[in-house]
Amino acid sequence: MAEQPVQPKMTARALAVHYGGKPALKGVDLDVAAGEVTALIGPSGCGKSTFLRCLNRMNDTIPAARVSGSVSLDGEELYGPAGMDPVLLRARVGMVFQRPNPFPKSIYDNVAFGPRLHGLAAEGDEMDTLVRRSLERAGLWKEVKDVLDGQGTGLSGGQQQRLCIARAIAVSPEVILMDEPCSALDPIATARIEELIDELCEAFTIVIVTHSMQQAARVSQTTAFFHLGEIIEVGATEQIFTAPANALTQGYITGRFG
Ligand SMILES: Nc1ncnc2c1ncn2[C@@H]1O[C@H](COP(=O)(O)OP(=O)(O)OP(=O)(O)O)[C@@H](O)[C@H]1O
Repeated sequence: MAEQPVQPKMTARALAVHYGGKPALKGVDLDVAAGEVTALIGPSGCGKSTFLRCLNRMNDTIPAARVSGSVSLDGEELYGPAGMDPVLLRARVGMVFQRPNPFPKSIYDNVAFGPRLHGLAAEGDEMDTLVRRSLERAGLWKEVKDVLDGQGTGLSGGQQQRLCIARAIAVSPEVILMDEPCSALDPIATARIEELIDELCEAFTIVIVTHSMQQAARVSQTTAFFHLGEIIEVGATEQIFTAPANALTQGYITGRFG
């Protein structure tokens, strides 16, 4: 029997974004495969972050942004009259930002924040277990288990980013979006986050924006190359980096521009 095509976790079709009339994305199509890491690469200002933010309606928070076209999660439309509730959507499609941004709360309360908002666990043993499990999965438990009452903002940059990952994981999202998650980190903290991405993609679908082509090559299975608001090429990461089909992709990955 012929193999069934795998249903993509998320799809974007004719996705366009304008900021106050200025186009930032010009009708982009992309399928995000389930259980994989998809990397978005391309020169500064080409629309990578704008695209990423469309996947959990974070552009809704930017008054000048106008989104058209379609994005779906497991076939369910995010935008339009029958679109998804953004708060529920963001529990299913979590986000980790460029600069670690823990809340000015304790480490415990940072991780418990989402589960409390969505009523996912009762206070006490159940919440303790969820907080511990999330910190373990983010590779931070051992470092913080004795200081759970300490401020999240008191951790090192790399630890703060892992705390933000624990916070995202705590609500059991299906997809995690990462917008240059290592750009504020040193090489050791970066390596830890990359290892973590490798582990997390067993359970979550991940989409990562990165300026580092080495990072895209190390962590992703699929890479999409953006240029001036369009996707020029998308394919298996190995193919994109060894045998790109498009001359613009070739120019970018060989450092001729960008
Ligand atoms: N909040 C905003 N208001 C107005 N214009 C914006 C806003 N965010 C992005 N833009 C514009 O949209 C275009 C795409 O920006 P975006 O940040 O998505 O690109 P990027 O590829 O992620 O860039 P970088 O790699 O530098 O982060 C740029 O021209 C940018 O100036």
